[in-house]
Amino acid sequence: MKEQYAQIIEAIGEDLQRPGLQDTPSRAAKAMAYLTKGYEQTVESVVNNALFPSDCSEMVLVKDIELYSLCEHHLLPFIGKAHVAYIPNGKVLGLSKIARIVDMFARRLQIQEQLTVQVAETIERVTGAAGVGVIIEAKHMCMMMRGVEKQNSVMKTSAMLGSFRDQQATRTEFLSLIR
Ligand SMILES: Nc1nc2c(ncn2[C@@H]2O[C@H](COP(=O)(O)OP(=O)(O)OP(=O)(O)O)[C@@H](O)[C@H]2O)c(=O)[nH]1
Ligand SMILES: [Zn+2]
Repeated sequence: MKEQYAQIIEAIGEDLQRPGLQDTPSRAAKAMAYLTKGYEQTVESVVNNALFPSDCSEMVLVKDIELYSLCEHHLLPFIGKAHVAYIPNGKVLGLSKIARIVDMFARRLQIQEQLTVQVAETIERVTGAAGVGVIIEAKHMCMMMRGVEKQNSVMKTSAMLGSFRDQQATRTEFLSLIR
């Protein structure tokens, strides 16, 4: 990627030899590799078997998980937070793993809708939960810095699986807890 970033900088019309830019291609390549490191992770490596037997059948919620992703259309950041809840069904997931699952999918080229569904389906698959709810709210730099240039719009997406889809009371509890 270093070579390609050098080409981009030249295409912009900049002087690659000026001191401030000399190391930029390798820095930018390193940064991009970091921002997309989710491609090198798998659900299994991230969860690391941190699943614990439990007879808890009440809602578990982790809210305000900050996320940084890149939109797949412009490669510009979208930044926001995820709220993730599930109803355990025999086992609970290590708390940090919920945030790690969000990060793994966020650190890829994404659209917000797909990110939301991927997190929900993964929590459901890994835990066998009776229900999962995920809400993501984010601001997209491609809508702020360029294009339509709207500074205050926030995109909210949700994915509701199992009892979160079927039971109004569960969904209402989730929504009131994140408010
Ligand atoms: N649904 C969805 N759209 C997104 C997301 N991130 C960026 N986009 C949109 O992707 C669309 C791409 O539209 P195009 O018309 O192909 O590209 P563009 O000419 O750069 O569009 P503008 O942003 O309207 O200038 C834009 O409407 C973006 O706002 C996302 O996470 N979800
Ligand atoms: Zn975009």
